[in-house]
Amino acid sequence: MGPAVGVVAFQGAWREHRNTLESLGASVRLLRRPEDLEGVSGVVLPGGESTVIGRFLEQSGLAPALRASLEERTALLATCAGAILACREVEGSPPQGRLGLVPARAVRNAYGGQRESFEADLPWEGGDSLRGIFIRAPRFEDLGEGTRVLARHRGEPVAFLWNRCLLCAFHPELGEDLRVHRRFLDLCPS
Ligand SMILES: NC(=O)CC[C@H](N)C(=O)O
Repeated sequence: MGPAVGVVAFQGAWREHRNTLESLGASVRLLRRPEDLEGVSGVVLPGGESTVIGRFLEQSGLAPALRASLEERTALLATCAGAILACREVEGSPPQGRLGLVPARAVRNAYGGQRESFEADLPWEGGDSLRGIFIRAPRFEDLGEGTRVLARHRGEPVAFLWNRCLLCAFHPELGEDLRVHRRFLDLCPS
């Protein structure tokens, strides 16, 4: 049996994350209230619309609970809108409804709107490429101390690690490659 992981399930691509994690043997719990966090060793904050997910995080009380559990021990996989919510700073956005933990700045929609969505081959951790799917993706800037870049697109970081947090500008849950989710499961404390 793999680790128990929670997927924040308010809006966005949470079903795809759940399916991918279950295919890797994780036992998945959907997170909508603070008490749902009990016993999970990793959390996925999916892509979608960061302002909407952020509002739900605040209203449900999950934001402070999640922040506390991430500071303590839980691993995080945050993709696209989820990664925006995880960053300490977001260009042009007020701080409400964000976890604001990871030392980096996210610039929303930095690669263009929905119609500028694209796919790119990204060498993953210096090895074989994986296919990244970018949909209104953020750009990460000013990565702080303790961060480690896992993938770049045209020289810019599009996936990076900080402590047990893995942030990704693209959507690994929409592709076939399981390496990002595997990497996240490896970060989950047993
Ligand atoms: N695919 C996505 O998650 C897009 C994120 C969206 N641009 C936002 O700012 O919330």
